[in-house]
Amino acid sequence: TNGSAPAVPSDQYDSLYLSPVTVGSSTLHLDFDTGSSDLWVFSSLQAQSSLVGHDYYMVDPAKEKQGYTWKISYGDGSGASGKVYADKVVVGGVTATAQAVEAATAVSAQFTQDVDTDGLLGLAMSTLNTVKPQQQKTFFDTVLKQLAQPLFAVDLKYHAAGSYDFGFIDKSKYTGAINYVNADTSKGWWGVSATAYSIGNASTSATVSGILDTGTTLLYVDTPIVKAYYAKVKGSKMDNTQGGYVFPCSATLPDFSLTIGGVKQIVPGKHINYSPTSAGNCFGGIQTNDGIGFSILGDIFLKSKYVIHEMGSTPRIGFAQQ
Ligand SMILES: CCCC[C@H](NC(=O)[C@H](Cc1ccccc1)NC(=O)N1CCOCC1)C(=O)N[C@@H](CC1CCCCC1)C(O)(O)C(F)(F)C(=O)NC
Repeated sequence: TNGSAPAVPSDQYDSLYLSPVTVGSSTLHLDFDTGSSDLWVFSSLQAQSSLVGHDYYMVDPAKEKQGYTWKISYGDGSGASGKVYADKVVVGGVTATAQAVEAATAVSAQFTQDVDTDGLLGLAMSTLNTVKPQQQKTFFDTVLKQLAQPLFAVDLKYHAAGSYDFGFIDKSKYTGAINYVNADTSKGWWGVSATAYSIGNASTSATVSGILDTGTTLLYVDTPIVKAYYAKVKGSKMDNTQGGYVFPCSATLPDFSLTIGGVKQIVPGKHINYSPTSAGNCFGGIQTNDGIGFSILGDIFLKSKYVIHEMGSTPRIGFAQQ
C-alpha cells in the first residue's frame, strides 16, 4: 500500500506543519517530526483545562499497555509525558492496526498554548523512542513492510500546504533528478553531511554535518557560516533579545546552498526571511547551532525540496528540486 497526507502550515510563517491523523476513532492534527520517534497525542487523561482548543484521543482502558510510560523533552525546552495504548492509526489511508499511541497525562505550557498541535508523529529511528519498559516502533517502522517501497517523502512548502508521501515517490512533486546520499542513522536521526556551502554565487569548502528535521522551524549551522551569511545582508545584526540574527525587512537576502552528494541544495533568499519581529525588523531563517553540537536542516532548508527518506538495506536520503 501507499498513501499521502497533507502538511499544512500552522501559521503565516510556517512555524510548523500539521497533518491529519486518525488515532482510534478521532482525527487529530499532528506535527510529523523527523527529529524524534514518539507518536504522542493530547488525551482524555489530561485535565480538561489543558484540552481547550485541542482535538484529543479518548483513551480506551482496554487498550492500555499496562505499566508502560513515556517522557520526552525537546531541543526547545518543551516536553510531555504519559501512558501508552495500542490502537489503530491511519495516515493518508495507510493503516497501523496496533500502533503504540502515547497518550499524554502532562504537556509543557508551550504545547497547551499552541492550540493547533494535537501531538507529534515521530519519523526518526525507533531507537530514539522514549517508551519504557520496552521501546516502541514509530508509525513508519510499524507499516514499513506493507508499503510498496520502504520510504516516505517530505514535500514541505513555503507558505503553502505540502504533503508527506508514504510508500511511493510522486513524480508530480519534483523536477530534475533525485540525488541520493547514504544516511547516517547511527545517532537515531536522518544524518547527512555537506562538503561546501555557498552564499550568493560564492562557494566555500567546509564540512557541515547535521540532521534533516521537519520538526525544527529554522536552519541551524556553524557560527562562522552564519556570520559570513549575514555579512552579506546590509543592516543585519545579532540581537540577543530576539534570540538571533535580525535584519531590515526590506533587505535583499542572498541564496544559501549546501553541497550534498556533490549537488548544491539551494535555499532561496526569500525563504530566509522567516518572520517580522516585535522590534520592527525581521528574523533570519539561518541561525547559529551554538550549543547544539551539530547542524539542523529544518523547515527553512526543506521547504524548497522533495526529500525521500528510504529505509532500505542501506538507509538513503534523496534530494530533488520542487
Ligand atoms: C534549536 C533546537 C531545535 C528546536 C526545535 N524547535 C523548534 O524549531 C520550534 C518548533 C515550534 C514551532 C512553533 C511552535 C512551537 C514549537 N520553533 C522554534 O524554536 N522557533 C524559535 C525560532 O524562530 C522559529 C520558531 C525542536 O525542539 N524540535 C523538536 C520537535 C519540536 C518540539 C516542540 C514542538 C514542535 C516540534 C525536534 O524533535 O525536531 C528535535 F529534533 F529538535 C528534538 O528536540 N528531538 C528530540
